[in-house]
Amino acid sequence: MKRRGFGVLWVTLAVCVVLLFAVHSLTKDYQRAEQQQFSNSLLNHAELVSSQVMNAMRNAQDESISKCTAESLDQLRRIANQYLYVYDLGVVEADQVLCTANWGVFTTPSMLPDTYYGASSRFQLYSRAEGIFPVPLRLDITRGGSILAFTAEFSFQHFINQNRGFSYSLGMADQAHDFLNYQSRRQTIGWPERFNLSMFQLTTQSCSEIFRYCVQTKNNRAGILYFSAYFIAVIVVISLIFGFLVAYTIQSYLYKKNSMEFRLRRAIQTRLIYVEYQPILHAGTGKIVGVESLVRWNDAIYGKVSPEHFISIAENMGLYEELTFHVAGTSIEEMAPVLKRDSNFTLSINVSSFEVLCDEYLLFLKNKVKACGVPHNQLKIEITEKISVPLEALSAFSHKAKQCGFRVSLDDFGTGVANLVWLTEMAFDDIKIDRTFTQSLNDAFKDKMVLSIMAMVSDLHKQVIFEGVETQGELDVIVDRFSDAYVQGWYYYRSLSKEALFEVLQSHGDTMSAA
Ligand SMILES: Nc1nc2c(ncn2[C@@H]2O[C@@H]3COP(=O)(O)O[C@H]4[C@@H](O)[C@H](n5cnc6c(=O)[nH]c(N)nc65)O[C@@H]4COP(=O)(O)O[C@H]3[C@H]2O)c(=O)[nH]1
Repeated sequence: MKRRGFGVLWVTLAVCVVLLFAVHSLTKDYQRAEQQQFSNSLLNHAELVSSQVMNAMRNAQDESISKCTAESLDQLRRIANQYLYVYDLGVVEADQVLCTANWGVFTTPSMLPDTYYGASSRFQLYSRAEGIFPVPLRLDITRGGSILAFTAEFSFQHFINQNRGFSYSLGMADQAHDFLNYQSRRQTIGWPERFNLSMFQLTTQSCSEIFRYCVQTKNNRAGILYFSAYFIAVIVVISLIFGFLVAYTIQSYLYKKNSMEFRLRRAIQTRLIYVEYQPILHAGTGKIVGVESLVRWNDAIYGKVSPEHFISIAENMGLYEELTFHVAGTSIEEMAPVLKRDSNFTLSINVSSFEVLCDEYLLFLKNKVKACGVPHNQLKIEITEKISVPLEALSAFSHKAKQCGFRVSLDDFGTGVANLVWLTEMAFDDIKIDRTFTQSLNDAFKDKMVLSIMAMVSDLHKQVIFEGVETQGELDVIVDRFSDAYVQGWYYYRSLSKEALFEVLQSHGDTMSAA
């Protein structure tokens, strides 16, 4: 039980981890797609803004504007007006901004910042320059020769307004400067980065093919960390519950699979049930005169299971019908060569209440012996005295069996309750004395019982078989007193496989050279 609980725990944890990992991976995939999509749209937008700035500047350069005349300012206004993301156009000379389309000529020209970046070989970029205009504006400025273009302040505002769950930046490809840097408020936990836990980090980068800048997105709460602590706890609990259910189902399946019932069903359906044969001998001569077929099941887990045990399981599970037809059919098929060779040789098969009450059983035996070319009278049906079927039905069955030409044995004689009535009501050919009597032939009381049974039986001119002979002493008593009787028991043979039986028969020189 302890091991089972341990197994459930491990499977639960394993399934839980797999589920959490699946949720993590799916969320991360979703986030990656989202970041990539965002990154592409920001880059496209940046290229649009840059194109407008470049075009505005080219237009101004085409007009050869280099002075702050009223006509030049008019031209600049017209050009700037065409481009949404161009706030203003101006004229620069010796790094001094002389005038712009929006603000006219500056009485006190302001200086461009010292630092700029090379957007291309012909353009320089000043990032978030301030103090150019008489109002507090910080704008990106692109310079091409004597023309300046001011990028509109709102150009990227709608991206910033989106409040994404990840941080991003729009910066120079050589990472010298970021023009736009957004830090998400959700990126507050730093330990995935500190401990370099790449599974919780997600970065993307898209670079422009036209301009020298890239968009980078960065997420330190990738995957499952994206969710709130409360939601993560819910996911963990659900995963644990699901894991437990899976573990419990697997455990139940394995338990069921390993149960004797389940394994017996499979053994019957896959014909893992087989038959062995125990020789029956003439006590006086030691000649093998027949065999009793005994069903066998050797299971990988349960080992050799007693037929009495698994037969009752098969009966309870409704599998007995399949079992008994298989055993009887196999026994007749396997013993057919011996039976055909020696007309005095008999094959005994055991029946229980099912066969007695089953209308098709005798018909099945008839067809089988016929198909195998075996004479009917070489097949013996052993009816145990322990059977719980009304005497009328038993009697009818025994008579019907005899009418079919089969022989009938009264098995385990002496162990039941109705021996004397049996002897009068049943049609039978021989009696098998149960091994409890055989093994107590030296017991004065049981000895007397056997003697009276023998007296009765010899008057009825029936044969007697002593079951369960285990010792020389038991055999000696039988041979001494009942030399015409037959014996069966471990003193001679236990049940044998078909092959082992054929070898024994061959060594006895009885039959079977062909088998
Ligand atoms: N102690 C001892 N035992 C000996 C000796 N010689 C034989 N036996 C055992 O006694 C039983 C004889 O079969 P049974 O009385 O018909 O009793 C059989 C029979 O009632 C039933 N059985 C076996 N095979 C079948 C079958 O195919 N169909 C049906 N319906 N019942 C079967 O299971 C019972 C037990 O079968 P097994 O365990 O094979 O046990 C067999 C056999 O192995 C001996 O010297 N000493």
